[in-house]
Amino acid sequence: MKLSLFGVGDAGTRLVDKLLQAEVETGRNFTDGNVLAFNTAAEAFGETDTLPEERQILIGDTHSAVNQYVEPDADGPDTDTASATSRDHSPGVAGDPELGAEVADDELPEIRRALDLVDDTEVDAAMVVAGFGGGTGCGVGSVLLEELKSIYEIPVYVLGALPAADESDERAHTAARAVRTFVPLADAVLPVDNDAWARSTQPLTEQYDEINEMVATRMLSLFAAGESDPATVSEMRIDPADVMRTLAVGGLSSIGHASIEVDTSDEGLLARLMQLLGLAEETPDTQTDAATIKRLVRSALNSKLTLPCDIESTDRVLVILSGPPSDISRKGFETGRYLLEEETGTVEVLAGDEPLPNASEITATVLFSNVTDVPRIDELQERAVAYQREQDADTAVIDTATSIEGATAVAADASTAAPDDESDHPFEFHGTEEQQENGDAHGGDTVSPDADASDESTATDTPDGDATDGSAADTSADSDTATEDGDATTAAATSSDEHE
Ligand SMILES: Nc1nc2c(ncn2[C@@H]2O[C@H](COP(=O)(O)OP(=O)(O)OP(=O)(O)O)[C@@H](O)[C@H]2O)c(=O)[nH]1
Repeated sequence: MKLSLFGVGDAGTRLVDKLLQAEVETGRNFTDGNVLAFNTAAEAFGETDTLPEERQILIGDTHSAVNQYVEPDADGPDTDTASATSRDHSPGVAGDPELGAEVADDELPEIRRALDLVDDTEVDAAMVVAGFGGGTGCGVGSVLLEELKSIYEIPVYVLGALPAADESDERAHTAARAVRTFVPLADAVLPVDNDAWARSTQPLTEQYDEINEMVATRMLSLFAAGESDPATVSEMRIDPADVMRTLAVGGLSSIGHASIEVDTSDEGLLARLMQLLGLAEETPDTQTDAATIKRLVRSALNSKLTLPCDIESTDRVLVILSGPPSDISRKGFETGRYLLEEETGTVEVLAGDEPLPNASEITATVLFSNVTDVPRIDELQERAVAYQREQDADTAVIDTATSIEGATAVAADASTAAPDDESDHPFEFHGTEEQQENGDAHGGDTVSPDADASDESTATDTPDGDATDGSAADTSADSDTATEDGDATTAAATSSDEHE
């Protein structure tokens, strides 16, 4: 399928650049150059290899609160005025998603002009790519996502990196809020768990390239699959509609991936050629072939997922087998599919192949859509809750010190904060009117109606509005308000309170 890509922030810029590189290296094209990257600091643009310069859009450079960090002069004192601010030497919005959203709001005309460079009539879907813990990724990303959703009829997905466990609580808090904001707005969210992919022996920043490459491989296997040479005949060829149908349930998705070498010896090639030409009957290897494909699909199931999760909690599954057509027998195909039905407990398993006649391996890529049992998201939310409590406590201490009725005033203000339904702040809790009426503010079916505690895993709010359920937006505002009312609209309003 054809996809337009919108990188946001440093992670988004690097990931989009890596995806473009992977297109060049593999000859598999799925963007047709429909890419853009937005950033509040120019640094990451300088690291790109493939992303064209005219597609790199710097925003916020005239905003007084945004640091455009200039490398200090080696011989003299640092005279960069921005670096004298309390916001450190960090460039751009320096981890502040409020500022990121503000900058994007202010620069919407510039963003819209840039969007004109992308031909949305030529693509099946759009994808925002960002680091969830980034001030730019989360803040600018949410405004951009909202904009794309309002102008496009095609699905808009989000792909993004979750911060690792050893990153700051602030990053975790921002990431939890990003999940909370992106899930109801996007048609599907595909997080990549940096923590699961990073080795503890090396700093995360030194592993970005490797992780991004892993992401690019999976993204291409999934989204570029239908774009291979149409001259190669395959009755099971993957259809873009299958990918979109799988993702249409919304929520969080995860990808598994595994490959095996195929027999490229002269004998093996000859046997395959004979089969292709119809000069050979089903070979005695056909059964082995089915068993091999089954093993391959099992390896993909057991592989490290982009977002580790319980695969039994998925709603829909898609498997794509890429490789030489003669090596992917129908029987093998069906065996793999049956295995997936068994292992995930869902009958919604779609399957297709990507014929690659010259490939030396067969690859199985499995997409698990709307997974709800995701320990990493639970963890992020717990950290976000703890961090928010700390922040709130600090604020209360300051207020008590500066005002006689300080603490009481804080509590009273917070508990009576009026929901602001009119605000269109991007951190608001959005959802379709229908979802709001149903008390389901999430895209797709990610909210369990029984509001069981285990539902926290999807970063979704529970309809009973329990403020202790760990959802990021609940932590960002007064819990009294959320508990009293508890519907999705109130959650939105309480979330936006924090940003005012
Ligand atoms: N996988 C991967 N993750 C990244 C990469 N760069 C950053 N991250 C992750 O994304 C998070 C956000 O970092 P940035 O992308 O630098 O932040 P930003 O969106 O540019 O926003 P600022 O906070 O303003 O710098 C980090 O905490 C990391 O977890 C990358 O190249 N690859």
